[in-house]
Order: sequence, then structure tokens, then C-alpha cells
Amino acid sequence: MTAPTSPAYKRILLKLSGEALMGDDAYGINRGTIMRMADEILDVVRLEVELAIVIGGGNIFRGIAPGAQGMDRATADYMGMMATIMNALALQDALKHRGLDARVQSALNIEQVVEPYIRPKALRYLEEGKVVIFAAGTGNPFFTTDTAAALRGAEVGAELVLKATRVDGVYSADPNKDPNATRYSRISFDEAINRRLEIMDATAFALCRDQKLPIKVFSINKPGALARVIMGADEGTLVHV
Ligand SMILES: Nc1ncnc2c1ncn2[C@@H]1O[C@H](COP(=O)(O)OP(=O)(O)OP(=O)(O)O)[C@@H](O)[C@H]1O
Ligand SMILES: O=c1ccn([C@@H]2O[C@H](COP(=O)(O)O)[C@@H](O)[C@H]2O)c(=O)[nH]1
Repeated sequence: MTAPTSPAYKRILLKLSGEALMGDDAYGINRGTIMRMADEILDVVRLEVELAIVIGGGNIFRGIAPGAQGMDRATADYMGMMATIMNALALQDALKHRGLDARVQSALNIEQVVEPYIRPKALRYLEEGKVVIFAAGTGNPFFTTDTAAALRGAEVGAELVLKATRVDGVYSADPNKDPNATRYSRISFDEAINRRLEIMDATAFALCRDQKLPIKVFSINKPGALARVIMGADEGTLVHV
């Protein structure tokens, strides 16, 4: 079988794990790692694929983390959302160093720093070939950036949500905890929800299922994997209706 020569998708939503930005560091943003991710993104933009990105914040702050213990949950979650704004700015800067035009839009108003989320404007940027980075998740506490990825993916009419993370797909159990966990090459939304697979939260799965928006989970640490997924190669795990 010959490999496809053109991308399998025209517009995608990439969910980039905040924790993946740490590289081998204990927290924060590892410069080498974020520049490598920018290179992977550049390869995709060169394929003329329209790219929207939702970035996580787990490398800086998570509302349910031990550091947030004893805090009011909503307050901790707002801190988590602000962490995603920092990651979004760092990613925009990294992309700029690679010559890419990227715009950050935030679900929380912080106008001196980033523009607010305005859907028609985001759509125009995508049509112009600019990368759009959606920051601050959904703008609401008690949600996650995975749910923001499902939401923004549906809003901009993405054909696929790509969850770029530190594992290479969806496993029968958390592979970092269970050495006997096995990887699925495909799994339905209902099965993923019913088996309570914690790779993504159930709200994100349910939203994508209802909108018939497939998800591909793959490892961002595998060089070239992002471009391979976009070319339609058999990489990671497909979560489907
Ligand atoms: N069934 C499963 N299959 C694969 N990974 C799983 C599963 N259950 C839990 N995990 C864990 O989920 C993690 C991937 O989630 P990731 O860290 O990308 O989440 P996130 O909360 O979206 O990221 P961040 O908050 O850093 O942006 C893996 O590192 C893995 O340890
Ligand atoms: O819509 C959202 C998105 C995120 N949060 C908070 O931010 C952190 C970081 O997001 P991750 O998805 O874990 O990377 C999250 O733990 C929440 O505390 C939110 O409240 N609402």
C-alpha cells in the first residue's frame, strides 16, 4: 500500500498537554521541549492544515492538585485557567521563533495580555492560515482543558480532536500505574466512558460523541507523530462514535 501524499484533514483541534511541556523537568516549561513542539506544529502548518490549539496547564497548576488542597475549588480552578494562559503565551512565542503567525484567544478577559475568545475572529484567523491558540480552557471552573478542546473543536468545525500527550494512546488502565495495561488502536466513546478510562474526562468524551467529533490520542514525545496522524497514518488510538 502506498502512503498518502496529502493530509487526511483540513482543520483540526490539537489539545496539547501542559505536562508534556515540562520535558524531563519537575514543573514549568522546558525550552527545548516547547521548541521541539513548535517544530512539529510547523511541519503540520506546512501541509496547509488549519490548526487550532487548546493548551493545558498541568505543568503549572491544577485545581485538584495537592497544592490546591484546602483551597476553594473554584478559586483553584481559576488559577489553573490562568496557568494555561501562560502556556499559551509561551507557545505563541515559540511558534514566532519558528516563523509562524499565531494568535492567542482567552476564555477569561485579560485584555492587556491576550485578546478575548471571539468565534468569528478565530474562524477568520484559521482561514488565513494562522495558528489559533485557545487559552483559559472553557473559562469556567469545574471543567478541564480536554473539555475545552472538545468545545472549541466543535465550535470551529474541526474534523478531529488530537490529544497530544505523554502516552501513546488509550490503554485498558493507566499505563503509568498498571504495567499489564494494553493499548487500544480504536475504542468507541461509549466504551471509553463505561470503562471509566481516565485519559480524558467523561464530559469531553460525551461532548465529542454527541457532536460526532472523533478524537485521536497520541504521544507528542514521538518525533513526527503529529504529522503522521494528520497524514492519516495508523498512530495512537482513535476514539470514535
Ligand atoms: N486509560 C488510560 N490510557 C492512557 N493514559 C491514561 C489512562 N488513564 C489515565 N491515563 C493517564 O493520563 C495521562 C494523560 O493525560 P494528560 O497528562 O495529557 O492529561 P491532561 O490532564 O489533559 O494534561 P495537562 O493537565 O498536563 O494539560 C497519561 O500520562 C496517563 O498517565
Ligand atoms: O475549562 C477549564 C479548564 C481548566 N480549568 C482549570 O485549569 C487546570 C489546568 O487544566 P488541565 O486541563 O488540567 O490541564 C485544571 O485542573 C482546572 O483547575 C478549569 O477550571 N476550567
